[in-house]
Amino acid sequence: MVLNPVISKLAGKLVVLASASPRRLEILRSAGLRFEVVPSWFKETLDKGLFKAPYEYAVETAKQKALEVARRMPFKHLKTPDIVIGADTIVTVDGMILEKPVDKHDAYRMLSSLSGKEHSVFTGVAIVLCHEKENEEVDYQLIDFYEETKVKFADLSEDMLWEYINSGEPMDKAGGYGIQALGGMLVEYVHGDFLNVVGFPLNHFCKQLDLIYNFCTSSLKSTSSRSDSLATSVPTQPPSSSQALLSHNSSSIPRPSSPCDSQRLHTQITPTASPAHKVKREDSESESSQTLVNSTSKHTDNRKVKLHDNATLPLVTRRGQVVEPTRGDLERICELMDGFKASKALFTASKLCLFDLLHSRPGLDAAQVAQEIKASAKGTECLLEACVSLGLLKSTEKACQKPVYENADLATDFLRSDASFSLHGYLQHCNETMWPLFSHLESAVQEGTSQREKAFSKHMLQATSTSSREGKLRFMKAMHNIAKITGKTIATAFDLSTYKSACDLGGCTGALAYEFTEAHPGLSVTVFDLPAVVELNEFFRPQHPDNRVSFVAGDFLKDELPKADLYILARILHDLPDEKVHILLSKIADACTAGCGLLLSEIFLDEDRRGPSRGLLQALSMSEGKQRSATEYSLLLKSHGFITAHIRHTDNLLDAMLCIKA
Ligand SMILES: O=c1[nH]cc([C@@H]2O[C@H](COP(=O)(O)OP(=O)(O)OP(=O)(O)O)[C@@H](O)[C@H]2O)c(=O)[nH]1
Repeated sequence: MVLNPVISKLAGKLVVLASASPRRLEILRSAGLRFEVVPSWFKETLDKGLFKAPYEYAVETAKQKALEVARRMPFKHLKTPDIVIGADTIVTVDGMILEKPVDKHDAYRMLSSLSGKEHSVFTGVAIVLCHEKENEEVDYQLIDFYEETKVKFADLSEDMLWEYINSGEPMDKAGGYGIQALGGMLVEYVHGDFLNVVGFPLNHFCKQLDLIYNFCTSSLKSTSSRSDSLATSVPTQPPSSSQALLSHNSSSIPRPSSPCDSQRLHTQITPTASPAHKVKREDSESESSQTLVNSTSKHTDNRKVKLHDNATLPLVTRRGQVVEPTRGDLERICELMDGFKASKALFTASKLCLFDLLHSRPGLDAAQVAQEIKASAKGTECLLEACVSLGLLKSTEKACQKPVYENADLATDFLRSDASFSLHGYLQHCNETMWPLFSHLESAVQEGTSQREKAFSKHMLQATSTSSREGKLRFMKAMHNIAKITGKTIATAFDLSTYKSACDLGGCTGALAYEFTEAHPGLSVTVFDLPAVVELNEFFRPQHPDNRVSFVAGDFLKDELPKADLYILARILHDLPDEKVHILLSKIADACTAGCGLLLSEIFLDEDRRGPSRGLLQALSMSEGKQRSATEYSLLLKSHGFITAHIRHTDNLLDAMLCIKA
């Protein structure tokens, strides 16, 4: 069943949604459209000041998102889509453009600016039509438009605002609210297309498709058959007199476009050699397949068309009904099957310091990288290409030259060993310790015990064990990385102004303690950890250490705990067997007087234990401890006299809970 007959015009075409938004996927899927999802890597950083009107900004962003995917697919996915759809939703109020909030305070800023007022929601949409030419180049033709919906918010009290923000809903939504869910409660009225607010103006989109396929078909044909690669004329009449017809060179820097009507048609003819063909022809997997492809390149094309049509997928029986799995289903399965390869590629690149190298020397080609990391040319090339496909690196190919490589933002932010939020140490821990453990998962599950002894030879056991200096340092680096990334979120999760002294039990390098003193000017923090850990702390001392952080050596299961009015337990309990959990909590309870606090930070499992996967997968390492939900932690702490005051599910790697000694 399709909502609009025009959607059926796309049957048999490779339609790609260049968006990671689950709402857009759902809207288009519910309309009966068959498509693949390839999220865009375009960063939403256009200079808003350059646009005359806010919707121009949304349209340009949508355009760049779609074009990035249209250009990437022939190279990275080895197939050229027929149509790529990109969208961008923004909220405008009092002359400001609101996108997705970056944190809770940003969400507060946005929602309070919307309180009691009418605002506009604009979604810019870009449809890129790709035409493969016989000479293996690709022409792109662009149609874009926008839709405006007016929304009025009720007056929002501070309590309502914060309750809504703490629900976590605002974070991935333009303007900080989701009208389709809890955010609907904030809304007094909506004038215009509701789905436009949710992220995709379906009605306007269908009208555009209608225009494209019933109005412009002849122009599309003539465009795609043109041989001059930079033609700028548009061989069609505009769909309406209000439409501006523009030519646009795809290689130009994003720029404010001319007065933006609510729909526009561009001819954008940008030749790109399609490597999909080249790769198919050079495929040397077997002589016979090569011959087949070479000698019947026409068949290859037919096969491709068939592949785009879901009818070629195997049928499955679900609850007694024979159905076609979606391409998304298959992609998800492949992603899971290949997940281990992606992890190991990441660990290897990190271990070989590839991201450090390309940070200090961007623009190296594969041979130069191979020389620097002292690896084989073939292996390095494969690793570089795999990292590009995973979004960790970017490659640029200039005519007749070898591709050169640089870090993608993800690598710059998290994979360099000297990045502020580096995960380099944690990745080494995963590679050296978790990987061997998880390769014995079958026996771990069968026996229900840790597989350390099987996974590591005697020598390795020594090196990976925290009893060796090397193993200890690696583990400390891993914990340091996680503490740096999560520290600020945990330290600012609660109002701690009534506490003057805190003790971070098992606080390792002190990274978390420094975040606490930075966030709370009246607080001093003692880090309590094993003597061998405290001894190695010099490797992690910050450049300007805060003298409100001090280190005390001791064993929290045996020794007397330092006095404090707030105890911090971050990533400790999940790893301890029950008897040790009870010893530790009893010792903390004994050290506390009424009113003292206990701040616990862990991954909190969902109450129905269906997620998050990170917590549930972690449990498979079969350490002696266990993963718990917030309620389970609350009950555990209650049995030691602590009453839960606040729980925070954060967007970060760890959640937090503040309990008070009764
Ligand atoms: O009421 C609602 N308003 C908005 C949304 C969702 O908000 C985001 C808007 O962000 P953007 O357009 O930048 O799209 P992304 O999610 O980043 O995905 P892309 O990969 O396409 O950039 C969008 O997801 C809306 O659905 C909402 O849910 N309700």
